Amino acid sequence: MSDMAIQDSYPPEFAHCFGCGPGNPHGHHLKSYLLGYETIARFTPDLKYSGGVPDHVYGGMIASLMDCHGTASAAAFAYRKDGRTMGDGRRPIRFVTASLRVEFKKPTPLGCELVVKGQLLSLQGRKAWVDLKLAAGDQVCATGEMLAIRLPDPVES
Ligand SMILES: CCCCCCCCCCCC(=O)SCCNC(=O)CCNC(=O)[C@H](O)C(C)(C)COP(=O)(O)OP(=O)(O)OC[C@H]1O[C@@H](n2cnc3c(N)ncnc32)[C@H](O)[C@@H]1OP(=O)(O)O
Repeated sequence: MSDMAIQDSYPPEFAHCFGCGPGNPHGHHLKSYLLGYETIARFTPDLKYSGGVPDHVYGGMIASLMDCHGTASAAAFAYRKDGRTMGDGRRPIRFVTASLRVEFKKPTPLGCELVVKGQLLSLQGRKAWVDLKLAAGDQVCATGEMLAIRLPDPVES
């Protein structure tokens, strides 16, 4: 596993994301890592992120974790495809979420560590499809599929 979180390679101007930006003092600071051919992030939601049932995680939090982990995963997979290293000093590869489908399979318990994993389904041009799974222990509680779009490099003036 790379020691560097994917989000730690984001330059300061792209580090404001509430879910994962290292530069947002109020955010969740989700950190995703490339581990072989998949990505992984670990996160324990604060007890205030309760869903309708006190012991269950709010669905928006689950989608938020997938949102940030999915775009970070897309970037990591694109770096690998391009033969680049994250934080290599060149223009960063940036993806944003175009669509995210989440399926809530089981209630997600609050108060324990959640593990989010991502796998690349397809990378075609600017489009990356990422498969996502969120688990508590051995139980997969939610699955997701993201279409992430690579932002074009800014045009030099
Ligand atoms: C390292 C630093 C990181 C730093 C970055 C860190 C970011 C952390 C992000 C965390 C996650 C977020 O919250 S992201 C925030 C939430 N997401 C957003 O705000 C995105 C809002 N949407 C947009 O800005 C735009 O729609 C884009 C960028 C997604 C696409 O616009 P565009 O650049 O003009 O490109 P466009 O031609 O429309 O689309 C390109 C291709 O994708 C397809 N496409 C576009 N949207 C969709 C869609 N919803 N469903 C299906 N297909 C779609 C098009 O048909 C086209 O296919 P083809 O014709 O080529 O075949």
